[in-house]
Amino acid sequence: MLTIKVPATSANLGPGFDSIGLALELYLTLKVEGPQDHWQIEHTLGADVPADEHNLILKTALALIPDLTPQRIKMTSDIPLARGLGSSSSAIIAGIELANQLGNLGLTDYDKLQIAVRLEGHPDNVAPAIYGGFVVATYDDVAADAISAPVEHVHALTYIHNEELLTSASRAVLPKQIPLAEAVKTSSASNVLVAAVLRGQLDVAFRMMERDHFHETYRRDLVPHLAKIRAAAHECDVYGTYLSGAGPTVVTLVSEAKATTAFQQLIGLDLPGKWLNLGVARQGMIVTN
Ligand SMILES: Nc1ncnc2c1ncn2[C@@H]1O[C@H](COP(=O)(O)OP(=O)(O)OP(=O)(O)O)[C@@H](O)[C@H]1O
Ligand SMILES: N[C@@H](CCO)C(=O)O
Repeated sequence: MLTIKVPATSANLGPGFDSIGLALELYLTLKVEGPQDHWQIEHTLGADVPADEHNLILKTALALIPDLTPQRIKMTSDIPLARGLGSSSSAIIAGIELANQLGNLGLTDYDKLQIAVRLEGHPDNVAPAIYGGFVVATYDDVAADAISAPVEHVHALTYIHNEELLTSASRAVLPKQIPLAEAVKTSSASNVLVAAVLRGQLDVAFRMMERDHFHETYRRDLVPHLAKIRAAAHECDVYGTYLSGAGPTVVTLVSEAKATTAFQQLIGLDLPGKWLNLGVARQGMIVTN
């Protein structure tokens, strides 16, 4: 049975806005049970997510190959919707792979990235969902490019807020322009973040995560818990805290060795959401037949 497994993704890492993303060990899984006379996708994501060809996964696949034979599919997903953990990206990637497998398209990861980024608009969720690990990507509205690097022995202490925050609403509060000085501070911090990850200097890398001026400042009223978690995390022995994608999820990165202690300290915060202690997914999408 064709099985497609796609990791959750946490985008931005602060100054890496719309460019950097991390694949996490939280998954959407599709099991293709076989052909039938109509499309059907069984899931437990609620009535707002269609169970027929209007489902984003199937819409994505049918946009690539309109005459695919309808299938009975079972989807399970631990990736919460509208929480900044790449749920829609995981669905898009799963849909591209469904068409790739059923239609024998022979798509490369680069091909899948080009298709996905046009649907998502920015590469920092779809790229790590494809490649896994720590991914740095760019998209100039023509082509996308991405480089993946392993990030070992790092955990993501993930606070999933109890209320949704749509990416569209979170992007609506961002300015069209920012002062050059702010842009240089942020882009240079992102440069050091990437270079430090590649050199294994994770303390330097993730200190840069808290130097964003592209988006977190403007979003702070939408995610008041970000400042609270960041302040508490500064009292723990962690790398740093950032707004996961467009939020409302907040991620604190910590070394594997210190993850349990830091997690126990952070879950004591008086917040209404839930906490997960997640590993970084070394691999992106996994397909088994
Ligand atoms: N696992 C899924 N299966 C099918 N459709 C999905 C899934 N996740 C998201 N979608 C579709 O995508 C739409 C947008 O989802 P969501 O709000 O999660 O995306 P987002 O805000 O862009 O990103 P994020 O999930 O990272 O916050 C949903 O309304 C739903 O129709
Ligand atoms: N970089 C995007 C991520 C969306 O998941 C944003 O912050 O709006």
